[in-house]
Amino acid sequence: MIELEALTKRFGAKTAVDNLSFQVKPGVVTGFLGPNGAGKSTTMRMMLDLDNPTSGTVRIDGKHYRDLSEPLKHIGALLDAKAMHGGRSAYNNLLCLAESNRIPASRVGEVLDLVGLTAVAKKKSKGFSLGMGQRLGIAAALLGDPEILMFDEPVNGLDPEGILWIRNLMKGLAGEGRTVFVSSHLMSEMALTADHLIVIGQGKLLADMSMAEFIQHNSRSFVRLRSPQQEQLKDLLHAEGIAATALPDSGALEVDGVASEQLGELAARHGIVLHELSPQRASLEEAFMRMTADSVEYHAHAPGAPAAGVGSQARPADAPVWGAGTETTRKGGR
Ligand SMILES: Nc1ncnc2c1ncn2[C@@H]1O[C@H](COP(=O)(O)OP(=O)(O)OP(=O)(O)O)[C@@H](O)[C@H]1O
Repeated sequence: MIELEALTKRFGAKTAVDNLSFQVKPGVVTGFLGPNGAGKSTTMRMMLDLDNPTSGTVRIDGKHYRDLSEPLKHIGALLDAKAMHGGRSAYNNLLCLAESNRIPASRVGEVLDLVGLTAVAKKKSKGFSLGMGQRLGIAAALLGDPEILMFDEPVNGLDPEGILWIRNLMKGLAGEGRTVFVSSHLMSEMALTADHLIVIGQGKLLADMSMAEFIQHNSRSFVRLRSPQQEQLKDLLHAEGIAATALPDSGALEVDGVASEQLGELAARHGIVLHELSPQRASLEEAFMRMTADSVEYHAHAPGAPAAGVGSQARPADAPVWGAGTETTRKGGR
């Protein structure tokens, strides 16, 4: 278990992490989300005692990181995959780490096998691709067989097979009862991996809830209806006092706040044929953008679109796009 209590970090006038309190519990994958510059990396660095908090505390299994006698056996982390010594082989990088943490050398072969790097164990890690580097960083995190694992953007540079592998690895580790804390910009990936979410914006806690609750609380749900008798359907809904929005392009109607079963039965009672009756729920990405619209620090703009100021209500069309290939405009910066 990781526990944060009123954790705050200031860099000069900039408050990167602002009074954060939450717990990361065992047995589930907890996703850590926030727009660029929200304070995720700073928070993770403080969890590992790599940065000193300005105030507040972090406890790992009830203790401060620096009071853990053999930290790698409690918490393993992938923060920066390039942190390895490039002139050393994958095997030797892990062996040095094992020796300095009183971990048996036999564990090195085990973790190399686990991450699929056995065939390149003797190769210098500076020749590794981004994906191989990520795997080596994950091997280092797993070395001490810790109960808590923390991954900062673990799927960076991984191919689809690698992404599936890390997703299953994280779920498997949580399934064994470990605490798994993972940050990612890839919302679709997070939606498939995380059970619980911690969302921050401008250093502050925005949400601490299950994935299902997060999507339910932050997204619009509605029912889409299509019928060859659209005018009759519209009249019927109107007569029943049900508000419907007509979509000009598709000829579909959207209805908020009425269950699809009720709509289907109503249409059937009046002999109206339906070609579509589908409950719709926004994706994690839409829910996330809706929630963090006010706390996005770095905005992307469509060519020719007017720049939206910080704190403006971003709609999907002008909201920042998440994931690879996004051009962002940094406001401020480190
Ligand atoms: N060493 C530092 N000195 C000054 N400012 C810093 C430092 N490290 C981080 N910051 C600032 O603190 C804020 C939080 O940064 P941080 O890297 O923790 O965010 P993040 O959520 O991890 O962002 P990203 O998703 O872009 O990696 C940013 O405004 C950043 O510019």
